[in-house]
Amino acid sequence: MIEVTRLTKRYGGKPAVDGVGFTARQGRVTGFLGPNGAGKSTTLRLLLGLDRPDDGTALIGGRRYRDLRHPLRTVGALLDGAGPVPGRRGVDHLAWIAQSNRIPRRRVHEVLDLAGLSDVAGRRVKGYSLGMRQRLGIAAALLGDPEVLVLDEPVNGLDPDGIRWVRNLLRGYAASGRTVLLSSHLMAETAGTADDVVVIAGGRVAAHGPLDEISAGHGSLESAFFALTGGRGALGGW
Ligand SMILES: Nc1ncnc2c1ncn2[C@@H]1O[C@H](COP(=O)(O)OP(=O)(O)OP(=O)(O)O)[C@@H](O)[C@H]1O
Repeated sequence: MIEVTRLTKRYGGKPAVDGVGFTARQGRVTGFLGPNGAGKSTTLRLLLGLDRPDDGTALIGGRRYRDLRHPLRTVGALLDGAGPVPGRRGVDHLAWIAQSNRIPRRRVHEVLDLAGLSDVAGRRVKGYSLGMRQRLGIAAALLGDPEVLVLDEPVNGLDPDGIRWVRNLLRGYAASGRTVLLSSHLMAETAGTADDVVVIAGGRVAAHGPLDEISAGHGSLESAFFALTGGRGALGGW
């Protein structure tokens, strides 16, 4: 479970997230939505210990990321911009992460297989397509067979087959009682994958609840999103 409480982070005195609170529950996929600059990546970075909050807490299984004993075994993450070394082979990228987290080598081959990358595992990452890189990032997130998955725009660059793979993977993950937090700009895709939705705008939570409750009265998640965010982006950017 993920519990975010009154989370606040300021950059140069300006809040990027301002008292954000929500829960992502076990056995459910939680979609994390918001316009550009709304504070999604900042929230995820704070959750994953890549930045320190000015106020509030972001807990994974009741602990802050930096207090986790085996972080990769507890939470697997795919974040924008955290790419592999281009000259490294796909299999070596995963093997290096596995080794540094005491994850058995056989798990590398399991996740390569899961991600449909077994045939290209020996190729250097610089020769990978965008979709193959994305699959490698998701494979890395799965390495520790974690209780919690946190994915920032996981279907970015994936073809329809890849998108369906991610959807089924996340649904299966949640069905096994684990927790998935999924940030996305794609409303239809989120509506087809998520059980619960958190909408953030201007650094604050605009709505949080089951997908059908959020969409109720709007016809679609997309219409609900526009009604809730009203074109708001970064704080002050109405
Ligand atoms: N390191 C930083 N230094 C200064 N400002 C930052 C920093 N990181 C984020 N911000 C600002 O905080 C606000 C929220 O940004 P954030 O990247 O969290 O939004 P986002 O919802 O992930 O947007 P997008 O959908 O475009 O990825 C923006 O105004 C952004 O400019």
